[in-house]
Amino acid sequence: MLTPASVLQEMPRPTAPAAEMVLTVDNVSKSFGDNHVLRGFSLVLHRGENVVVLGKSGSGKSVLIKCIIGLLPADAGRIAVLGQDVAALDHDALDRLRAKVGFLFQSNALYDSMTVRENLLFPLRRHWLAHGPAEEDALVRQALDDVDLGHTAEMLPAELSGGMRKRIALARTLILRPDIILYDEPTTGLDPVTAREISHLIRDVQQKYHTSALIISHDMNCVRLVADRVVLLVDGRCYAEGTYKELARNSDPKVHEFFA
Ligand SMILES: Nc1ncnc2c1ncn2[C@@H]1O[C@H](COP(=O)(O)OP(=O)(O)OP(=O)(O)O)[C@@H](O)[C@H]1O
Repeated sequence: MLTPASVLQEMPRPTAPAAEMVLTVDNVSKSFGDNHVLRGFSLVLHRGENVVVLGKSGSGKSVLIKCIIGLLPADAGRIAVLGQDVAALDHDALDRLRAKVGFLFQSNALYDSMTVRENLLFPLRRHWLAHGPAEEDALVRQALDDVDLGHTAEMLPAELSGGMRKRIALARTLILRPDIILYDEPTTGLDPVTAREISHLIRDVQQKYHTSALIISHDMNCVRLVADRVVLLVDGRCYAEGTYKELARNSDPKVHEFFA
């Protein structure tokens, strides 16, 4: 029997399930002597979401990322990655967690003496994630196809352009099928056209693999293209957050100066 429309209107509507939180930074502080870099900073990243952390040079963005991946201990507060409290993990547990968190370094951190293929095999073998040469081949091929560089497997990093090296570094991150990718200034040093291509690639990866990403960037074009949400790090705290459009309309001088 059909439910009358008048009854339907009175029934509570099912609410959309809240997206899973894959990263929470809760009230984190970090100082170096008298230099109080993070002062109760908080942030949440949901599954499938791209969040950009925007902050001036020296505001603590890299320190934040290092605290997230356990390279630096936070002085106070709590960081949970994929439900695990980073401060409570021993070396092995932290290593296993890092296999699920891809990190794209500003420098790309490729091994110059290794071919592209060897660079991609390195994290696979380190984390014992491939079983035999056939599976390794398939994973390398897929990762290179994901970044449109299928023909570069036997080349050396020095033979590639800056944009291609960035793509290979991303392929090396993707090969581990991370749940979260941390991007450190992904477009720095690239020309505007290549920078835009990398920004689109970050979006493509998000859509294809439903990965979550925390992205540090000064490049406002990149921020506009990749961010579902932007978090502004000022004076060690989350000063403002919202979509790019929301923040771009914000007249607060400390927000506005990023968009001027
Ligand atoms: N290991 C460390 N020991 C002492 N001070 C540090 C250390 N790492 C970072 N700092 C200090 O923390 C502050 C924030 O540095 P951080 O590298 O996080 O800035 P940033 O926002 O990433 O800057 P940029 O955009 O220029 O890369 C700086 O004053 C820096 O000198």
